[in-house]
Amino acid sequence: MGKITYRILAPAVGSPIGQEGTARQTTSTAVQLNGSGWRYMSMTVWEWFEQRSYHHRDFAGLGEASGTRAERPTTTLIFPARNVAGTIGTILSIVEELRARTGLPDQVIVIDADSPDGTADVARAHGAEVYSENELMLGYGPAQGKGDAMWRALSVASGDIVMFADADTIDFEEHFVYGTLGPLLADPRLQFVKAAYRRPFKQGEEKILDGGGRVTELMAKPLLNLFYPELAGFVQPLAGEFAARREVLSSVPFFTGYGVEIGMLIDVLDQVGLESMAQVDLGTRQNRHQPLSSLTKMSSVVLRTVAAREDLGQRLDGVELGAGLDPSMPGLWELRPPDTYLHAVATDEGLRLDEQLNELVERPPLASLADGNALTATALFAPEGATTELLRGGALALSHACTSQ
Ligand SMILES: O=c1ccn([C@@H]2O[C@H](COP(=O)(O)OP(=O)(O)O[C@H]3O[C@H](CO)[C@@H](O)[C@H](O)[C@H]3O)[C@@H](O)[C@H]2O)c(=O)[nH]1
Ligand SMILES: O=C(O)[C@H](O)COP(=O)(O)O
Repeated sequence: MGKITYRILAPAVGSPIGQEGTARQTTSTAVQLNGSGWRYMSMTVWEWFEQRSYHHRDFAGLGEASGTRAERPTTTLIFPARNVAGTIGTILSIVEELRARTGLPDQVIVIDADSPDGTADVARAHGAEVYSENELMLGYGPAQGKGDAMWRALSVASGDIVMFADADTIDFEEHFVYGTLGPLLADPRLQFVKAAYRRPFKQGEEKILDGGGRVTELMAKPLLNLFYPELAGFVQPLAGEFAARREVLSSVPFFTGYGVEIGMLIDVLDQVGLESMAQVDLGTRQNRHQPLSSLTKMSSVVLRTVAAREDLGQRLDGVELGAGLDPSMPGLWELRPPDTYLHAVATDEGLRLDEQLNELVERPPLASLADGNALTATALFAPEGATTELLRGGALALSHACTSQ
């Protein structure tokens, strides 16, 4: 196991855009690859993490009733919903309270997967605009999962800014809404905002504080570290809670199922650049857990979504070989220095980005060490008390050492 180093940044306090970053000094300028080649990014992941991480408290003013509302872009909140009759009512009541008090969001849509548990009726009873996912964009046939439902719902969204949120959240609060919309309402230069939060794992009465987000931790984050290190600062890259300007959402493809979030993150990065993206700390979120047998499929979809991006091979080359085109240009490997793993986490003290040394060491086949080098190899397996002399010398010593285990 490699030595682990932690770099702890200040809790997210919502530094305004443009403020001079106090992140660590970097010697390189990060570069980003897109369809047309290399281009420079104006900030590193560390700088991004520090300058584009907000806290929902920064936007608490949006949740306060105000007689004279400032002129602002209109907003739509969309809930993809499949069998969420148990949670959608409470969530919509909370949203309605916020809306009655502040006018935010202007439009609330529930896009229902023809759920047999009566989700649509509950949503209608709570005043939402409800559509069946199968009645929109009819020319595309029956809807094919969450991403497809979101794409179809976008076609009836009227807001200048569109937010999506999962409808199975057990501890939904109104700051989920104004917190996620806040950065986009506050700064016209931002184009895309993703939620960040701690994720408890709850089974019956038992709760493991940061045990949730299994696909996120075991698939999405390692995958992004390798192929899209620019995105390694996102604490919850798969979060269903995110918002963007409608033009941005209309200019990227949507994967139909559970690939939608990671696909969008990559495509939005390509479209608007990291500097126009942000994340916001919403505290904690408890979702309804799926069994491992479903999550292994979700993981496979996440993997295939990333693999579907055209420049993946180039990116791997970029990671391994540095910039291919111009030797004087820094490569992607400088964004993700070899042998490090960038791990973004949410804590009670704020969001944190850790850099961990994660060496990949490969030993040669023992059989290839059958002569002079055998001393080193066999010493690893030396029986207690064995002398170096006993083990010295080629294949005989090697076989002795192996069987002595
Ligand atoms: O075919 C579907 C499946 C889900 N949902 C709804 O989508 C939301 C999230 O789905 P869920 O199955 O609870 O996802 P998670 O297991 O929590 O998966 C996480 O990771 C996924 C992959 O990135 C994201 O799509 C999710 O938003 C994110 O919460 C919920 O409101 C569901 O009701 C649909 O509308 N249609
Ligand atoms: O985002 C994820 O990783 C999946 O939704 C799984 O979450 P869970 O481990 O909390 O069920």
